[in-house]
Amino acid sequence: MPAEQEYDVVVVGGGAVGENVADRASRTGLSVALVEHALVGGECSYWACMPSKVLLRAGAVLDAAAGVPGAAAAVTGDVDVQAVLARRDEVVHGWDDRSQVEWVDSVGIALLRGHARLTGERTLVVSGDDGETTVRARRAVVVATGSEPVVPPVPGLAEAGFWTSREATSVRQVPARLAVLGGGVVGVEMAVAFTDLGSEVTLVVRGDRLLAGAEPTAGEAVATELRAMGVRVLFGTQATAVHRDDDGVHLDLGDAGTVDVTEVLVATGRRPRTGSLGLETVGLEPGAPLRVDDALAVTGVDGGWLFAAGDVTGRTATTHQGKYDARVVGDVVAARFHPDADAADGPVAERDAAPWSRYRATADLSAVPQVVFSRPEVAWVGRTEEQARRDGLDVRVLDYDLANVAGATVAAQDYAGSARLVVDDARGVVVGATFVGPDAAELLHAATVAVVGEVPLHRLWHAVPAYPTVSEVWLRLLESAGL
Ligand SMILES: Cc1cc2nc3c(=O)[nH]c(=O)nc-3n(C[C@H](O)[C@H](O)[C@H](O)COP(=O)(O)OP(=O)(O)OC[C@H]3O[C@@H](n4cnc5c(N)ncnc54)[C@H](O)[C@@H]3O)c2cc1C
Ligand SMILES: NC(=O)c1ccc[n+]([C@@H]2O[C@H](COP(=O)([O-])OP(=O)(O)OC[C@H]3O[C@@H](n4cnc5c(N)ncnc54)[C@H](O)[C@@H]3O)[C@@H](O)[C@H]2O)c1
Repeated sequence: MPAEQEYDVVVVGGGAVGENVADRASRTGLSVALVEHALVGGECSYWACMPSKVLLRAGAVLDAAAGVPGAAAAVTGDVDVQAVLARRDEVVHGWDDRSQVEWVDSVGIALLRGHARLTGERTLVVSGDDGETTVRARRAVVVATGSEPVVPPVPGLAEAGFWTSREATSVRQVPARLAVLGGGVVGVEMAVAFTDLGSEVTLVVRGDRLLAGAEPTAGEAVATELRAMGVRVLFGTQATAVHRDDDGVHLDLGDAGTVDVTEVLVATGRRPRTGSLGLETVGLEPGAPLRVDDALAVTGVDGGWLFAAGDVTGRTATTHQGKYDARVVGDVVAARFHPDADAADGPVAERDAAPWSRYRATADLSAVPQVVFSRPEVAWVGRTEEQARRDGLDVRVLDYDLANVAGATVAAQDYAGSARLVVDDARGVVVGATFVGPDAAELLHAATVAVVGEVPLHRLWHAVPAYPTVSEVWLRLLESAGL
């Protein structure tokens, strides 16, 4: 690499979010560099979404078949572990990013391999195998460096050695016994996956429920199913000490006694990856999230040149929502800084300001969808009842047992699941929805459309769900609202 380079826009971090920012910004002809110090594609492609979902898929399919008379008898064995791991290897391309790099090259984005750190306004140093390069951004820098696991300071844990989600999703040797610390999304998904793969799993949960961001009933349904699968779920419990010897890892759980396992997975949350980014050179705090406004501009920095998107902001924590923010920031950067932008489309500043314009990530505020690929699957969007009330909304909750719709009868013999709508009574619109049950994820997008569109219930009444599908629950929910 030449010792100095200059681009219109420099994107730091080539995960799903950084790739989308770079793509969007470069489409209008701005020159864009993407800096990545590991694999282009980031966490989601190689150690998070994709491998974790592959590890979960075989067990989910077997479970679905087991619920259908006529198919159940054909399920004569357990998950084929080696075949699952081989499929995982295929999906992560053997942790080789060649195909993603080919795409970056094909759309004309310059890929700079190395670790980027800011050294001042619009200036970075990229340290790679070839040495250090100074990279200047004529217009904007967008940070999309993702997040890293938080490891609790449990005495002995560091010395004993532990897994994070990276070791779990890249597993080669399935442990006979696995302890999972944390009852959030990673903890729950990995408890299911490793049980399917043959581990004896103990889930250690500090609080009194699973999936604390979801409706409480969703966490309860998952806890019940996990226990039915054989997972030991311990609430109100924390590891107080850990040590490893020749027999494995031993966790002291205080009043809950001890647990002896082969490996321990730490799934106690993530924090924005901003520790070694040179943030202090632009007046920001290293290690803290990069706080942004709705146009994804970093607050606390003058000059309007620094943007951020994805996990690094603490504003989004999923790939889909991070990519949404990436599309917004890519469009904002292209609109603000493209030489022809003002002439072609009128004053950019005016276009920017409206909520729900393509230059504002308004959905982050009240319409974020989340799916947990556990058993049962849990999917929600917008506010839970508790969040809505905390926000001062006068809400009504509509609940329906999914087992009572005709589609559920067809789907499985003992179909179990639930649906909840949180309705803002003052406006007559849905502000939140939660579905729990087989393939709940596929019910979610209709709810997301209703929440984003603020579609009044009396109008939703005219959106007729097909018979016999599980989505007929929409009809039942609206009937229970008095329509
Ligand atoms: C186990 C697990 C499962 C998940 N499953 C799902 C799921 O099913 N669906 C979903 O939507 N979300 C899921 N998520 C969340 C999802 O993985 C993240 O939200 C997403 O990866 C965030 O993307 P990002 O681009 O912001 O960050 P990352 O994917 O972390 O990308 C950041 C990139 O920046 C690079 N980088 C960092 N610092 C520098 C630097 N200074 N210089 C150069 N490069 C740098 C990193 O190497 C990395 O490639 C899961 C997370 C985990 C942990
Ligand atoms: N399907 C998906 O979309 C998906 C899947 C996996 C992860 N993710 C994302 O990745 C992020 C990280 O997931 P996660 O499960 O690690 O975080 P999380 O925030 O969902 O859950 C962490 C859990 O650990 C607990 N905890 C925190 N500190 C603890 C301690 N010291 N001791 C014991 N328990 C402690 C918390 O109370 C919480 O229940 C999430 O934001 C999630 O949205 C998404």
